[in-house]
Amino acid sequence: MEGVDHLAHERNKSEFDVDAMKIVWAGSPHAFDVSDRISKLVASDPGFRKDNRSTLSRKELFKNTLRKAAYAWKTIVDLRLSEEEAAKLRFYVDEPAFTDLHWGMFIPAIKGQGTEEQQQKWLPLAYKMQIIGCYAQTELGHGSNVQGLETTATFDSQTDEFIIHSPTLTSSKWWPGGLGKVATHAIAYARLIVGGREHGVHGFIVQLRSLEDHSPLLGITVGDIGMKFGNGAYNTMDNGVLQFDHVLDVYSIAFASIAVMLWVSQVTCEGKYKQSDVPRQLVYGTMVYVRQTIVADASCALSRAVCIATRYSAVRRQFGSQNGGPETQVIDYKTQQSRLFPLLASAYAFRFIGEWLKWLYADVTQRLQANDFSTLPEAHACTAGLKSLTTTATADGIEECRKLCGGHGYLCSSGLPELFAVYVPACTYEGDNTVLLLQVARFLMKTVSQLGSRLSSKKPVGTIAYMTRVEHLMQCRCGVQRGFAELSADLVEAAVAHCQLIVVSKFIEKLQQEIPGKGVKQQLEVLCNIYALFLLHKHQGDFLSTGCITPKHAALANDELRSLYSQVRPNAIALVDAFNYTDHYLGSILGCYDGNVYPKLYEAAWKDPLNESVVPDGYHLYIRPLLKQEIRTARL
Ligand SMILES: CCCCCCCC/C=C\C/C=C/C(=O)SCCNC(=O)CCNC(=O)[C@H](O)C(C)(C)COP(=O)(O)OP(=O)(O)OC[C@H]1O[C@@H](n2cnc3c(N)ncnc32)[C@H](O)[C@@H]1OP(=O)(O)O
Ligand SMILES: Cc1cc2nc3c(=O)[nH]c(=O)nc-3n(C[C@H](O)[C@H](O)[C@H](O)COP(=O)(O)OP(=O)(O)OC[C@H]3O[C@@H](n4cnc5c(N)ncnc54)[C@H](O)[C@@H]3O)c2cc1C
Repeated sequence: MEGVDHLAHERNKSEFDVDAMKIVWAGSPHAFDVSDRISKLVASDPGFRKDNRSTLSRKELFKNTLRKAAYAWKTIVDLRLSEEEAAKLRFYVDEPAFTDLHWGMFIPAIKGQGTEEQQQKWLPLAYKMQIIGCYAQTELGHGSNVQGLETTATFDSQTDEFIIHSPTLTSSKWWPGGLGKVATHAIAYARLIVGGREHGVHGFIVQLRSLEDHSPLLGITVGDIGMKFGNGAYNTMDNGVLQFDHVLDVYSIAFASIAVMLWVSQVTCEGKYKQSDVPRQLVYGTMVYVRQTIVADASCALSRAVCIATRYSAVRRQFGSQNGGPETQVIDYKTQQSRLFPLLASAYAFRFIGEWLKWLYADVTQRLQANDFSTLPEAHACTAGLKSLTTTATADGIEECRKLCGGHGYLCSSGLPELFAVYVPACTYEGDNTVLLLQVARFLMKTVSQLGSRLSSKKPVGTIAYMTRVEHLMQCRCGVQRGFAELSADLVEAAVAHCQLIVVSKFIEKLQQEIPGKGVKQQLEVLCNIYALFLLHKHQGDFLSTGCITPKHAALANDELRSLYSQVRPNAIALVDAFNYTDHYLGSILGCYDGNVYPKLYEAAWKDPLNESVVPDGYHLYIRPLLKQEIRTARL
């Protein structure tokens, strides 16, 4: 029945202040207020409906995305939303679109790497969306290997021009979001050539399309790369292909001292290349920025899937009826708990590691401005490793949540297939997860060689086992006289262990803070212990081989996990309510707040276009002749 809360009995079991936990999840009372207000604004506006995406063709889907993006921008302008509120609105509109790259990469790249004069010229235009930008780094032939990019930017001091060119098919830019049909400008990464000498990969602001009629400029060939994984999903995004045919990059010439897209290097009007004494890797700064945002995004995506699977697990009953009584809620099965509750704990763990990484990034950015590069290696290793760890765990976790919902999890109306299809490229974009773990492994090798065996003593006591595991895994590999390449698969495992150590230790540090609200800290302690003990159980071979735990410890840890699952059980619904997601944002009948699943599933089925007629289109052409033929055969 509509209006009845079918999960009220679950909510009444809660042993903590859910409203206080909502503040913890949001990060602060202010953040909660903005999220709550904007999510409800989006949910209540039919202009942002998204329940029809799976029935649209690619062109209809894309045009609808353009409509929504324009509608979102009009809403932002009409309501005079702040930058924070506008970002939240785009988040709750929940549709991959060119605006992600405009706001999420193009603007940050100019802010992070542009010179003062470039920022003064481009940021006002970008903030008003009078230009639309994309981040064009990856090429058909190279994505992971940035130093292998082939696009060239040749400075001709005779004519005072930069010529951007795609010398080969494989140098075609390929994948950049927003590039295919919308972006008017790109930050294009190219090999800088001055006076016949090459100076590595740098970023250039290049105009792609006319601001009058949107036609591609002379020398620019641009289009979409085609359908991607899933039906709706990321096909709302125009990931593009771009070729330069000796394009004059007029904008680099607009400035007295011709500045490539970086404050770390300059080409003067006399055609002299000036590399300042900063690490060349600062050219990768935008990727580092986005990787840290992706960690926070992982907690959002995983918490959405866990919210759906937890609410449905409380609604779904299967087997176990005693004397005609109700069947057992599947959330009460120990196997369901052992699959679901570690994911619930991971969602909270990733939330807090995302908060810490945001602090780390802000700190390293501040240091860079003072030419202090001391923490840059650790910031790179942390953003790379945690992006890899959290996106892999989240992609796997969303799929596990689909399976936790049985057959109905496979329906589009569950929200889980779309969530999975949109999320999984996060394991690839902003750096293939294995390639990024290799960077962490390289950092660990260097650290071990500099510090000896102890990687760091700066960890809370509760993580001694985790720290010993990393050191052991590194010693087993570093001690062996074989090259990095030969040991890379093993070193990647050590890199994962190192990142798990960071997540556990930051969760423990979070619990050492003042956390208001009845029972809130206690619930977080349970989730922290579940996260730590679940990983210890999953990787117990590593922990046993270090000798820092015995088989008896491993058995005790498993017993403790079961006890912890029992402690979470009465609070599970309240813990996912604390995410404060609207039904609109969740986009899931299985995860609807009131738990009134079956009537909604049944109603939704009849809305499918296939049910517009009781006799399907094609019956008379194909089925009837078949049936008639069978009947004739049957008479023989
Ligand atoms: C509104 C919010 C929305 C936000 C947007 C959401 C996401 C939108 C969805 C999709 C967008 C997707 C965009 C993209 O995918 S952009 C393209 C991403 N591409 C990559 O990530 C490429 C990955 N490859 C690399 O980063 C590099 O090629 C590399 C690091 C793998 C290798 O680089 P290379 O120059 O060859 O360096 P070395 O390995 O030789 O290392 C040299 C040295 O430099 C250090 N180092 C490497 N990278 C960095 C860095 N980023 N920062 C600092 N230091 C770095 C490395 O550690 C070595 O140090 P050393 O050992 O001391 O010498
Ligand atoms: C949805 C989506 C959106 C994207 N958006 C953008 C964008 O806006 N702008 C942009 O510039 N790019 C974008 N990209 C491209 C993305 O950044 C690259 O695909 C990503 O960096 C991976 O690079 P690759 O495709 O070359 O993978 P590859 O490196 O070719 O990976 C293939 C395999 O090789 C392995 N491998 C590669 N190198 C090594 C090594 N040294 N050691 C061991 N194994 C290795 C990888 O682990 C992987 O298993 C996007 C991609 C996707 C899927």
